[in-house]
Formats: sequence, structure tokens, C-alpha cells
Amino acid sequence: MNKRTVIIVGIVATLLGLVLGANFYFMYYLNIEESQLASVRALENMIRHKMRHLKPAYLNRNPRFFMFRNKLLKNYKFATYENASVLWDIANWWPHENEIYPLYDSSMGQLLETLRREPITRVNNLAKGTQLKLLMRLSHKQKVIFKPQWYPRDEVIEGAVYSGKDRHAAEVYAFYLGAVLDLRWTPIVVGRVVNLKREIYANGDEELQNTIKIETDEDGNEKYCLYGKCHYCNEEETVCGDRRHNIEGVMIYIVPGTLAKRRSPWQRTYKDERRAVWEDDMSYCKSLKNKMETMRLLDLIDVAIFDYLLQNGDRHHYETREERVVLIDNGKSFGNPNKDHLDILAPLYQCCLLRKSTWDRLQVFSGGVLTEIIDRLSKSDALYPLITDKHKRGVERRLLVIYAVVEYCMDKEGDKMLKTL
Ligand SMILES: Nc1ncnc2c1ncn2[C@@H]1O[C@H](COP(=O)(O)OP(=O)(O)OP(=O)(O)O)[C@@H](O)[C@H]1O
Ligand SMILES: [Mn+2]
Repeated sequence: MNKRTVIIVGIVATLLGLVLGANFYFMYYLNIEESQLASVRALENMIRHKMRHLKPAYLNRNPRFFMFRNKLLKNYKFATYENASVLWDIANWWPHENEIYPLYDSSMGQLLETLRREPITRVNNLAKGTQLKLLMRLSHKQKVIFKPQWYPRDEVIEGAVYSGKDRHAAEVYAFYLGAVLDLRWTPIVVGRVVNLKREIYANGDEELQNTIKIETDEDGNEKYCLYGKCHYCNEEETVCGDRRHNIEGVMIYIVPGTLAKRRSPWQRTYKDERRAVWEDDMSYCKSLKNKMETMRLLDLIDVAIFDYLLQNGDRHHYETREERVVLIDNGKSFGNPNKDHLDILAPLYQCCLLRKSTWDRLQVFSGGVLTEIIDRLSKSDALYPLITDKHKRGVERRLLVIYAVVEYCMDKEGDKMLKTL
């Protein structure tokens, strides 16, 4: 080869190298995207496969359940009381770290009745958060948060997982679900039918009264409609009383102590056209494991399981009490019974970590008894039945998905995924 040929071959080789290099570079990026998509899909397929091969123990009743059932039924049974003030005191002393109430306490049934019966003495708008809520004062100045009904139980909310307004009964359901799964991190909640004219308007301050529209028809019948004061509140979207001015809602016990609000690492973008990093990156948890205390991570994984069962896909922030996570704001649950948003479980399948106590507890309520026990516990609530049968089937279906995801993680990590922190 003469010198010229060598130079030409050299140039051609370099050019070829550049083109190929650029191509490889391009391919490399294409592959990252493809492999990310592939890994989300592979995971879904894996979970589907696990679902088809679930052990009978996950599908049948666990004999251990009966021991828990009787204790739970006894503890949450509404009970008569004499002195509301004593019960408020007891309840306000209960919270410790993120545990809002004790495992078993003979005052619980009485407290539930107190929340249901005590007279409302004062009402204000509560402009915290984006949804309509009121601050109510009951006897002995005890304050509670009131969230009103917007939808009938069988309304199907279409669209994104966080669409729509609050589902009031979901707050009660969340309370019982927390009690059953021993995630006693939710506020205590009861349903209550309240009179918009005599209990709310009549006890409201001027600001609240100004957010209630009163209309009289030609027969002289009054109609009271509340729109309140909050980020999304407006005169066009109101909660109206029935012929007797009654509305349905929930009384949410206010958790004493200081709450700190934090951004969820699994926050959604709330934009259709933009996806969050965690939605595509199945190794998202790796970096979190280094950044976050294991205790916090385990709390958030418990939250994911809780939220997945309820289909609450709106936990953009979470709140902590004494550095532990509390389950405040569960109103966006039970939007669409026909749809399961698997990505609510991302903390579980991305981290493959789980508190052993949570895992033990989840297995106690297999075979259809989870929704059955919540149904029985909530029988004397004013909003019973809290959810439709379709939603109940959804909860049971999702419990099986959780079992399948844990099985998938067990294959990957073994028993070491279970932590006792
Ligand atoms: N039971 C409670 N005990 C103590 N504080 C509470 C309780 N419920 C709500 N809060 C406080 O009020 C704030 C707003 O409540 P919540 O999150 O339920 O409202 P929201 O309108 O649904 O808010 P968002 O639109 O951000 O989801 C909470 O961040 C919390 O600080
Ligand atoms: Mn909310």
C-alpha cells in the first residue's frame, strides 16, 4: 500500500468510525428509553404471572383471622358515654409518634359515639388545602374537621387517578383500614348527617355564612348551598342540603401535635404530557435507599400498600408527626372501581422492602375477610355501607396484587426484604 492509499483508508476508516460512533451513541440512548419501557412492562408481566400462581394460602381464609376479628369488633363497637370532655381528653393524650390511637382501648367505641353525637357549637371555613372543608367546634371546645359529600357512592370518577373532588366516605374507610392493618396512623373519622341550616349556618361566623347561598322557590321553600373557602372553592360548585337541609359528611378528629409536610419522592407531575422520573426508572429506589432513613422508606412503603388498596393516587405530599409518617388526607380514594393503578405500589416493587409486621398482618386478612371485617366494623356508622360492592371487590383484587408483588420481591431479594424496624 502506498502512502496515499494509507491516508485515504485512514480517512475513510475515521469517517466510518464517526458515523458508527454517532449511531452507537444514538442507539445507546434509544436503548435506555426502550429498556426502561421494557422493564416496566417486564415487571407488570412478572406480577401477572405471580398472580396466576398464587399459593392457596393467599386465596383462602387464614385461621388466625378469627382471633383478630373478635378483638376488633369489640374495640370499635359504638358505645354509650357519659362525659364527652373526659373522652376528648383521653383521645388527645393518645397520639404517640405517628400512632394516633392505641391497639385496643375501651374508650374507642365511646369516642366514636361522641364524634357522632356531640352538638356542633361553632363553624368556620377551613381554607387549608385545596378542597372544601370546615372547622367545627363540638362540646368543650373540641375541634374537628368536616368534609362534605360531593358524590353518591356509585359515581365513577373518570380520568387521572387524582381526578375529582373528595370522596367523604373514603376518609371513614381509611380509618377502619388503618385499624385492621394496624397502621393506626390515620385520624379517627366517623360519618355524620349534619343540618346545613341549623347546625352549620346558624353556628357559622359571618365569613362562612357569606359562602352559603340561600334560595327560596315560589312555594317559599328554602334551599341552602355551601361553597366554602378553599383553593378550588367557587360559587358554581356547591354542596346543597336536601328538603330538610341535611347534608352528609365526615367528622375528622384533629391529630394533636405538630405535623410537618414533605414532598413525596413518588410525586406525580400532574401533567398528562410529562412523566415523573420514578414512573420509568425501575431502579429509582437505589438512590433513595442512600438518601433516606430506612425507617422513613418503610413508612412510605406501608403508605403505598394502604393507598393502593384504597386507590388513593394523590399523596403528592406526606405528613410526619415526630418524624414518623401519618396518613392524613385519604379523600381521593375510591374514584373508579374498575381501574387499578399499579404504579401506586411503586415504592414496594421498586424498593422490594417491607416491614415484617405489615407483611404478617396482610396475610391474616386473606380470602375475602379484609373487606368483610371493615364492613362489619363500620355497620353502625351513619354512612354505612361506606363503599359499593364493586369497590369491595376492587380492594380484595388489589390485596392479591400486593401478595403477588411481595412474591416477586421475595424471588429477587429473599427474606431479607422483610425488616423489623
Ligand atoms: N385530621 C387532621 N389533623 C390535623 N391536621 C389536619 C388533619 N386533616 C388535615 N389537617 C391539616 O390540614 C391540611 C389540609 O388537609 P387535607 O390535606 O385533608 O386537605 P386537601 O384539601 O385535601 O389538601 P390537598 O389538596 O393538598 O390534598 C393538611 O395538610 C394538614 O396539615
Ligand atoms: Mn386532598
